[in-house]
Amino acid sequence: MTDDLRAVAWTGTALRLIDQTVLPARLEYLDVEDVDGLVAAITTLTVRGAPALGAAGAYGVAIALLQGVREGWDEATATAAIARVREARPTAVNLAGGVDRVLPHVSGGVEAVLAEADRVVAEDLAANRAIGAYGADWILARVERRPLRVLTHCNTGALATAGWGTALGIVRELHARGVLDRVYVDETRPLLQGSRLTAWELAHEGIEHYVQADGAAAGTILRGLADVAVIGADRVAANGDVANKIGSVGVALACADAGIPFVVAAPTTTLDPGTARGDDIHIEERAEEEILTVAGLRVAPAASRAHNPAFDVTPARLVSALVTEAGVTTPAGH
Ligand SMILES: CSC[C@H]1O[C@H](OP(=O)(O)O)[C@H](O)[C@@H]1O
Repeated sequence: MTDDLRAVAWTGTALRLIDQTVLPARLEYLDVEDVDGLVAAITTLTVRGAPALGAAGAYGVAIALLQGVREGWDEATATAAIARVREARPTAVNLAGGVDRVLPHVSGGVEAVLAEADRVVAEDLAANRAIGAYGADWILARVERRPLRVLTHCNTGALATAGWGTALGIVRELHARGVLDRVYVDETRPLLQGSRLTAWELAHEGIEHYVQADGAAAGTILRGLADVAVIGADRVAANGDVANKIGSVGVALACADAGIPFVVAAPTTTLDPGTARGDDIHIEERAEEEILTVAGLRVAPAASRAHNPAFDVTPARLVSALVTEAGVTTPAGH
């Protein structure tokens, strides 16, 4: 069922998004035809995940061109609208990358932009399959235990990409090879991409999984209940530092202490040679209410404030393997 899941798809006139804010309760789609709607969908995580944001950014240029024709925009207005899409979320390099990838095709008209955006999607889908194979090969060559118990954080599956998934693509590949025992799924507060989205994908495929509190991850690892941790990325700096969902660096530290591999899976479109180090990565700070409320109900005292970074940075020295469609590198020297 999730094998042909498409978080982002062009309908011919609109960008059709799976509304990830209402999963797992409902599978609903949102058709976006204007820039305001796309920016809102990105900032509310209706569409989310670095590669899926890359696709949304690429198609977002087409949306801006079509809206500009409908509304008689001049070039400056269209340029400003495209910039709003590009800057809707700062950390995942793929969003800006998707916009920048198709901009050179604007002179060819909206059909040329759409054709390039389609290539962005096709390339990401192929990349995810390659990541799954390379990642599974690397893990199976280094972790003896069978079947494997994998820990993952946030959602890196078909919902976060053009399909199949990055870290969850490796999980799918291990499952397909018959060597996966279970997956420990960090719920990933505050927006619960793990318990809502990763669990939904795994449940649909009958992959045994256990949702856990983010705070349980270190104990699960240090108690020897997991053999490997596999996570995604939103931006990989030139020195190998990895920006990913908040909580990732804690998983990496526990893996280092426990001596199990910490594997990062990402397409090369998430590598950012223009950013030297992790400290240079803009970490998105989100609304305090996401922390201070649960299901819309305030849980903290009225006087309390919240600190809500959406990402953290794992230093390269803690990354056992970085798996892309080009192969595997071992920043930590494993
Ligand atoms: C396959 S990239 C997924 C990556 O994106 C997520 O962030 P968000 O849900 O805020 O878009 C998270 O960092 C995942 O690892």
